[in-house]
Amino acid sequence: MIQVQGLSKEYDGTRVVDDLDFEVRPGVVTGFLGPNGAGKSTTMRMILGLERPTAGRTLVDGRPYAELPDPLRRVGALLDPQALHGGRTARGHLRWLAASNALPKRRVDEVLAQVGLTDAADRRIRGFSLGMRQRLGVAAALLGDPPVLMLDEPVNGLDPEGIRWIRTLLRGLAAEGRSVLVSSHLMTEMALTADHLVVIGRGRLLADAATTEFIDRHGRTRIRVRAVNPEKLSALMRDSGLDAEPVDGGAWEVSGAEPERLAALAAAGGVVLYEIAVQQDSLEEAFMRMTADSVEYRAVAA
Ligand SMILES: Nc1ncnc2c1ncn2[C@@H]1O[C@H](COP(=O)(O)OP(=O)(O)OP(=O)(O)O)[C@@H](O)[C@H]1O
Repeated sequence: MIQVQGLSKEYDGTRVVDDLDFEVRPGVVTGFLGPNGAGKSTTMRMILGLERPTAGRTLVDGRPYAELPDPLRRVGALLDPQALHGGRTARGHLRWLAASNALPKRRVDEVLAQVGLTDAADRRIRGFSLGMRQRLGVAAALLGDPPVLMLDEPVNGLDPEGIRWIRTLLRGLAAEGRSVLVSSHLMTEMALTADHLVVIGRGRLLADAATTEFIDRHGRTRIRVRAVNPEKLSALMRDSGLDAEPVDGGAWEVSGAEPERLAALAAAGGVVLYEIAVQQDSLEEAFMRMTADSVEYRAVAA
């Protein structure tokens, strides 16, 4: 379990993390979302004791990171995959980590296999692609078999097979009862991976909710409907005060009505429907709507 309590961070008087409170619970994957510059990496660095908070604190299994007896056995982290010693081999890097943290040497080959790097184990890291570095970073995070995992943008640089692999791995680790915090900008991926979301914007907590609840609350639900006679359907909906918008192929999108009401209305008016479907916004759409006011860097149309 990770606990973030009243956490704030200022750089030169600018507050980049602002009074954050949240928990990362065991048994679920918690997605950490926010626009660029929202303060996700800074928060993760504070959890790992790499930055000192201006106020508040972070706890891993009830203790500040600096007080954990065997940190690599308590929390595994992937922060910056580029921050690796290029002259070492993958196996050499992991052996050095294992030795300096008193972890059993056999773990090195176990995690290399787990991340699919066995064949590249004796190659120098400087020749690794970004995706291979990500895999090596994940291997390092898993080395101490920790109950808590924290990964900053782990799918960055991975191909579709790699992305799917990370998803399966993280969900499996959570199913084993571990606490998993993962940040990503890939919303479709987060919707598939994370059970729970912590969303921040400009350093402040915007949402802390189950993924499905977040989409329900911040996304829109519309009904897509098509009729044999679209004009007649349109007139019926207009007379009933329904908010309907024409879309492609003679279909209409209706907000603020249940499918039952719409179907009953059409039946009563003698209109035959051949398509009626409830459409829910994706996580990406829900996220864009909710963070619209918190986006710091945005392209502006010329
Ligand atoms: N060492 C530092 N000194 C000064 N400002 C910093 C420092 N580290 C981060 N910041 C600033 O803090 C803010 C939050 O940055 P952070 O990297 O935590 O955001 P993020 O949510 O991880 O963003 P991204 O999604 O782009 O990775 C940014 O405005 C950044 O410029």
